[in-house]
Amino acid sequence: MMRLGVIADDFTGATDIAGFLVANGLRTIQLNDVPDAALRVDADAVVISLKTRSCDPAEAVRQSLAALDWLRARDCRQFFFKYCSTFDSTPRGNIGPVTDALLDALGEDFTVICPVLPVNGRTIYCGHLFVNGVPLDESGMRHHPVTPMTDSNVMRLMEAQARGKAGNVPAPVLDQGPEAVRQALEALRAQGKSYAVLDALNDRHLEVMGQAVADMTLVTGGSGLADGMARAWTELRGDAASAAEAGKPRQGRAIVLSGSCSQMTNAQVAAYRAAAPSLLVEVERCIAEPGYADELAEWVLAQPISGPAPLVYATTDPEKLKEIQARFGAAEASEAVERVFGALAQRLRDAGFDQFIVAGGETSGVVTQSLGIRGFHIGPQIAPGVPWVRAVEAPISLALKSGNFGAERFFFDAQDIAG
Ligand SMILES: Nc1ncnc2c1ncn2[C@@H]1O[C@H](COP(=O)(O)OP(=O)(O)OP(=O)(O)O)[C@@H](O)[C@H]1O
Ligand SMILES: O=C(O)[C@@H](O)C(=O)CO
Repeated sequence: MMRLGVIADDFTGATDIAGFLVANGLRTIQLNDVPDAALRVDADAVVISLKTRSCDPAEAVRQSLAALDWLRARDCRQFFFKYCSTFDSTPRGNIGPVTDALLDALGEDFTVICPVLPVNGRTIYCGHLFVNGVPLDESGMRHHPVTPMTDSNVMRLMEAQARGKAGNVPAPVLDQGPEAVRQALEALRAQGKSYAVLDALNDRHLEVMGQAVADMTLVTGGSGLADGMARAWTELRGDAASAAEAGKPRQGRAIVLSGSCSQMTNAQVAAYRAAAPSLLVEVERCIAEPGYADELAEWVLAQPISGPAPLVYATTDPEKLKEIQARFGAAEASEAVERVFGALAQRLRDAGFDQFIVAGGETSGVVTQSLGIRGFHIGPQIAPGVPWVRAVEAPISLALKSGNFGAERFFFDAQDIAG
């Protein structure tokens, strides 16, 4: 029996949660997209990464249910729907519709909603989501290119896109321990609520909620919740270093590809550009010139092999992003940029690059898919929520960074760990 089956709505979200499971000593495999029915896996946890964060809600539901079927066929004890710790979604979804569909498929009527990761500054207080102490709707997320977040009340966000009603389990209840949380969950359910938004301010709260939801068939949230759950499974905990061994990067040739426009990625790109060769991706050329990726690849190949890896970035600040989106359309611009990053990654792989450091969840998804990578071993963490991973079927290592994760020197840190 597998302890946990995770359905993640994007690639970096998937590696984030997988990294925390491995750090707790759980043997974890990450699979990209729903695998073949025949695939056999031997692990304590399997994370299936989808690209369903911003697609059509019906498509997100279809893929999530297919992932659930695959996991159910492996006799999973518990299921986790992983979405972003900044609740990236719109009033159409996809967190609400997918949660409702998973509940229906499992014959359940209640779950928790917990997009938290205190170590990265994502906390919930009175049901309001904060990013480093700033309400979500006042954080950089209000400028997100695809899913701008303009409210911080998680109950309201959930109710706008889901079928049922949401209630809150406040921090003082978490302070009282797992039994008090279990009782609060029961009380919300008795009131006819379908979703309990759990407050979480610190690691102790994660441990408490991890114990409180130990018997819940479906849970949903960020990797802080998974960290708390995994800490409670003392019977499974192995040695974290040996759990990470299979995913350690080998020495090779690295490239940094940055398609995230988050505040943190902007800072990381600025810090890295000061010391490394860098080239800006021009959106107009992504849209208009089919051969543009070849030109970018030529530039990369012309950079010195020694020293910091070259950086190719579309990362831009909120003001310029707005101008670009007004000029070309948000969807068209982002799709064109993603397409170019995908094509560039393929060209570089063919030219011998084997370490891809990628910023941005959607961008990571496109790069991974275009490299034809179907599964990863999870390696050591570069920053909380960002492990190195190694493809199961090819000698390629990747560091897939969520937009807002990592410290300012993240791109250097990744290369330092890779040696
Ligand atoms: N200069 C740009 N103009 C328009 N769109 C851009 C530009 N740069 C990047 N994009 C698009 O913005 C989107 C950024 O999403 P992505 O998920 O990669 O980063 P993120 O949202 O910061 O990361 P995460 O999802 O991990 O929080 C991508 O679709 C990318 O192609
Ligand atoms: O939870 C997070 O913040 C990240 O794992 C993520 O999902 C970003 O894509």
